[in-house]
Amino acid sequence: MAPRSYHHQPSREFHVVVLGAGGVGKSCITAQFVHNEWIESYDPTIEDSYRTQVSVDGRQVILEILDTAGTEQFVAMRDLYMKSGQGFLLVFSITSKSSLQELVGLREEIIRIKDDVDIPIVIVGNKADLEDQRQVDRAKAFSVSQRWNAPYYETSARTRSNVDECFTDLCRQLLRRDDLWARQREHDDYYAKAEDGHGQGQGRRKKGRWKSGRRDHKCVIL
Ligand SMILES: Nc1nc2c(ncn2[C@@H]2O[C@H](COP(=O)(O)OP(=O)(O)OP(=O)(O)O)[C@@H](O)[C@H]2O)c(=O)[nH]1
Repeated sequence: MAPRSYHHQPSREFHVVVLGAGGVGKSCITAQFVHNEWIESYDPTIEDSYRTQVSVDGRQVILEILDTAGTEQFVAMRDLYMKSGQGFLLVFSITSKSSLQELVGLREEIIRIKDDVDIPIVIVGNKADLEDQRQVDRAKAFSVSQRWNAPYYETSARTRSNVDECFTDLCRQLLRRDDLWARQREHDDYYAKAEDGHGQGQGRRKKGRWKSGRRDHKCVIL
């Protein structure tokens, strides 16, 4: 007989949006993560979505990944992407200072649209295999990561380095947040029942919501 403590945890489903300037490697990172394939050619994206299942710390997670357009002509759709996203991969190329700069506006827009400063974000410095063309120091990227309280990964879609890690980190943030909300709901239900029932718990109800706490500052390189 299965032990009484055994609980089957259902899969969680999350919407993840990959954002960043044109040509930084958003499609290549996503294609490596979902299909294990490397794309050499550059074909600007309009919008591609992928669905994949991953296991994170023994929990099944279904990810709906939206690979967005970096080029100006398609940016009108960004508000819609941002509304639907629960977690964001903000990608720049280590070979382009301006691509890091572009993330500043994107992050501000996400926070404004989601009305949430703690929205799960991972900052990704891609093309780490092109070290000889590096324009963004690791220290600079890490200071941005600390300021935004979001982890930083240097990836190479070409070599597949750190590709799984940046998606896994985002999943962990999303799971942690989901767990906190579930506990908050249980907590609220418990006190609501106590108050409705026998008057128990009166005056004991806590007003504060669970805080997600600060994320670990993390900087992962090749
Ligand atoms: N050396 C190297 N090249 C890369 C890497 N990632 C992407 N590229 C190349 O950069 C070009 C652009 O990659 P995409 O993935 O299409 O870029 P994107 O960010 O999706 O571009 P948009 O669709 O215009 O937003 C392609 O020619 C890729 O082969 C990488 O990690 N290393």
